[in-house]
This record gives sequence, C-alpha cells and structure tokens, in this order.
Amino acid sequence: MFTRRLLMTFSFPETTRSAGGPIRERRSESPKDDVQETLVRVAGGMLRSVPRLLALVDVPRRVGVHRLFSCPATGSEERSSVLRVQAVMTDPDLGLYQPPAAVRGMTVLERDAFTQTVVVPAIRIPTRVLNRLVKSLKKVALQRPGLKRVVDDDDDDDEGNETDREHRLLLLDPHSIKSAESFGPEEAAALKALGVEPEIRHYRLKLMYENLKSEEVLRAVLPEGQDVTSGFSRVGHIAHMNLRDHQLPYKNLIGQVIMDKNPGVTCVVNKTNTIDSTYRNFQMEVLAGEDNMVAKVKENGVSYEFDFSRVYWNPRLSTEHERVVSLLRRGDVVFDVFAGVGPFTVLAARRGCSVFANDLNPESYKWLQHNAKLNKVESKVTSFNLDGREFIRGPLRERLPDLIERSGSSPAVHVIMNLPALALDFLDAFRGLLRGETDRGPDGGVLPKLHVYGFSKEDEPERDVLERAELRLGTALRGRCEVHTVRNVAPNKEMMCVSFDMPRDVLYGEDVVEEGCSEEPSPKRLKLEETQE
Ligand SMILES: C[S@@+](CC[C@H](N)C(=O)[O-])C[C@H]1O[C@@H](n2cnc3c(N)ncnc32)[C@H](O)[C@@H]1O
Repeated sequence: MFTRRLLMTFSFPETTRSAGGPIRERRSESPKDDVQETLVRVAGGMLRSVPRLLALVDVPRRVGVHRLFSCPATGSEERSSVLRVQAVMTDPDLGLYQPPAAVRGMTVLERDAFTQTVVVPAIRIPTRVLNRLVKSLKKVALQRPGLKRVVDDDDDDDEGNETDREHRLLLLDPHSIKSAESFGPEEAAALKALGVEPEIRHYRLKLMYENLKSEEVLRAVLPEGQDVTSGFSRVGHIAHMNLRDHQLPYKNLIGQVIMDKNPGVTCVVNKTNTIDSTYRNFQMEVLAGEDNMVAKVKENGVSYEFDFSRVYWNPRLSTEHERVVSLLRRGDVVFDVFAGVGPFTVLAARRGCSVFANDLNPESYKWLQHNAKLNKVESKVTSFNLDGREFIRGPLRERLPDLIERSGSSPAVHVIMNLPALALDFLDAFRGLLRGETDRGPDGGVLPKLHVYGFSKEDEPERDVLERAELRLGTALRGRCEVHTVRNVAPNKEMMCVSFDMPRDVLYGEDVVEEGCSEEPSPKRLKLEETQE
C-alpha cells in the first residue's frame, strides 16, 4: 500500500516557542488527517484554539523543504498566533521502485546498479484515438522522468507475433489504477465515447537510474531509516548543500546525483563551516562537477556575477531587495553601507537613484563594481571598500549636510544597512554625526531614512530589534518607525528590518555612548549569531 512520508517542522514564533523545533517523521496513508491530528496534539492547549488545516499541497517532482501552508491559529492578527508548518514529502511513486539491495551503502555512483524491472498497469488503445485518449487519461498515466508512457504493444513477441501496429499501450500509475473499476467518471466516459474497453494489462517496465528521482536514489543508498533530505540552494550553476554528519560518507555520490537530476547544475558544493565571521561567506567543498565558483545569476531582472566562495549571496533575499527598492524614487540618494556584490545598489541605480555603495570585503567591492558595469549603471554608483563605521563617518557624513539641504525640494536620502548580525550595533556611528553643522530644523530639509537589519531570537522580535536600535541611537523610536519581518532564518530566529527617519537629536546632538553600548559586539554574541545563519 502506498504510504507518504511527512517530515514536519513546527515553528511557533512567539508565545508557544517552547513547542517549536522538533522534527517529526511520520508515515501515513492519510497525510492530511495525520498533519491535522499532529497539530491538535502538539499545538492544542498551547494556542488559544487549534489551527485549522487549510490545505495540504502535494510537492510533485522536486523534493526539498516546502512551506506547505501557514494558517492563522486563532483568527486574530497577532504574530503569536501564526503557526507555520513545513513538510517534506517523498515522492508518491515511492512504492513503485523497490531498489536492489546491492545499492545500499554505495559511495561511488554506479548508475546501472539501480536498474529494476517493475510491473505497471497499462491500457491498450487503438492508434486512431490515441492522442485524444492520452489527453483524457493524463491524470492517471504514469509520470516518471525520461520515461515514455506510450509504448508499443509487443506483448505477444515471445510467441513470435509481430508488434501490433494498430494499438499502443498507455502506461498507468499503479497508485491510481488497480483495475478497470479504478477509472474515475470522466475517464470512464472518455473510454466509452471512444469505444475502448477499460481492460487492464500488465506491462513489465525497466526502470533505470535516469527514471528515478534524486530522493529515490538517495533513499536506496543511505542507511535505512535515516533522513535523506537532499535540499539545496541554487546559485547560478552551483547547487549549495548543507549536509548532515550521517550524509558525509556519501557526500560525493549525493553531489553527483543532485547534478544528474537538476539540469543546469554543473557544480555541487557543501558548506564546511558556519558562515564566515567578517565577510559572511561560506567555506565550501566541491562535491561534484566543475570547480568553478564564479556564478551568474538573475535577481529581480538584474544580472549579477560573483565568486560565490568569496562573497555573500543569498537567493532568499530577492523579495526584500525588491521591497526596499520599491520605496525609492527616481533621483533619491542611497547609501548602501554593507552592499555585498550589489543587489540593493544595482537595483536602486537602475531605478534612477544615485548610490554610494560600500563593502569591507575587497572581493565583494570588486564584484560590486563589476555588477554596476555589467548592468550599465556605473555612472550612478560610487563604491567604497571601507569598514561600515568609517563609511558612515567619512563619505556619508561628508555628503549629508548638502543632501539634507537639497532634500526640501526633491531627493530623499536612504541608508540601507544589511548586515543582520551586527548592523544595529553600527547605529551609534550616527550619534552626533552632524554636530557643529547648522540644524535648520524641519524646514531645513528632510533627514535620511534608515533601513537597518537585525536577527532576533527573542519571543518578540519586533520589540527586541527596536529596543536594540533605540539603545544604540540613545533615543526612542517607538511610534516613529516600522518593523518588518524579512524571513524566518532558523526555527527560532527571525531576520527583521527596522525603518525610521533619523531623529534630529541623534544627528545634531552630543555623541554620548550609553553604558552597555561598546563599539563592537562581544565575540560571544557574534559567534552565537554566526552558527545560526
Ligand atoms: C549580509 S551581507 C549583505 C550583502 C547585500 N547587501 C545583500 O543584501 O545581499 C553583509 C555584507 O557586509 C559586509 N561586511 C561585513 N562586515 C562589514 C563591515 N564591518 N563594514 C562593511 N561591510 C562589512 C560583508 O562583506 C557582506 O558583503
């Protein structure tokens, strides 16, 4: 009997945090009921009412972590009432392929060893109605990568008969069709209308490595009962994995399988450490394919090139880049303090903004300039290779008085600070930044708008990042800022963005560093953040 395997991660962002974390693995013949039942068991009593399961979405073909649904648990708008469930499903055809025992424990990929003959249902269709009927039976036809589902009817060959040219066989999904009675009303009607008997035949089908999905191959190879999740991030031609310890003996085979099964992937790498402390890039090991780390990607319609092993790039930030840049208007001036290879910078420049972009990593600086040229916006981008604090107190400070004065009529000034592990700590660089300059008051120009990123593991991430920003600035922001949740980085870790107009008293006031507000964060805190990203 076909069973579907569910891997569920529960994340209860706020009030029910204690229930978050565990990954549950279940086998179920009725996955939807099973998820509902598990939600009741895990969440009931902790949430004010049990969440209603809205939908269980099948995840065909690709196996990975998919957010299947998220549902308001209580109907209230509070963040605390949002329950997220993620699930990984194995392929519904799992029951079809029973791998040869010899492949278990294989560390060097031998593709031929996966070949297996299985018996599948088929229906004999006269060639004259073939196209029409194949269309009508699409839902119950066998679907496998690289597999023809219409085959010759040469059943009688053993007896010396010729292949029947008048008929073909349509292979059917054994999970949908077990007998002539399995066809649904629409399919049965189509068969009747075209005069085809719903007689089921058995066809011996040779399944080969090419017809298997990566999940099936890995499940066959890795020790039984262990998780084979083969999710990866795609950065151009590079598939970027984060293998667990039990998968490491099979790392090269896993890499090869991922490459074989994902067209366009020509290099598979595994992260070998946590994110690097300063430049936010990963150390990585090539598992399979070419040793070429220069990736070409497209994000929000913009092309970027960079050496993925030496700079920071996160394909999950495209929506955030787009969101912030959509707030900008043509002619605005942007200071991108931690610019990386330019995803905010280039997009903003293409929107008609003038951008001053900075990154401490010489390699990011190099690719930032390259990407500005690549997208023909180099005249709009001035780049720097400085520490963020030096950039704020140097190039930004030099230009600010003028820009504030001009801003009364048109351009706004935006400062983007995306280094979530540390950016909030850099805010004190703005204290007293314009001390000595004439403050002409609200009529003397508009002050810059900041968009500052921070990670939070607190139960109330909005409040946490806001308080940290206030502490660093030495002034209250409540009621005059917006806090946006960017994404859930880990089960108990959120990436947040605080946006606010820089308060006058901060810029023109005294530069007093509050107690508990040292220039650099403690190494202990930094380390904690890094292991989680
Ligand atoms: C999280 S990445 C963000 C890159 C880019 N803005 C984006 O959204 O993808 C942070 C960047 O800050 C740079 N960085 C780290 N420490 C820095 C510092 N002290 N001063 C300036 N840049 C720094 C890193 O090299 C990295 O490129």
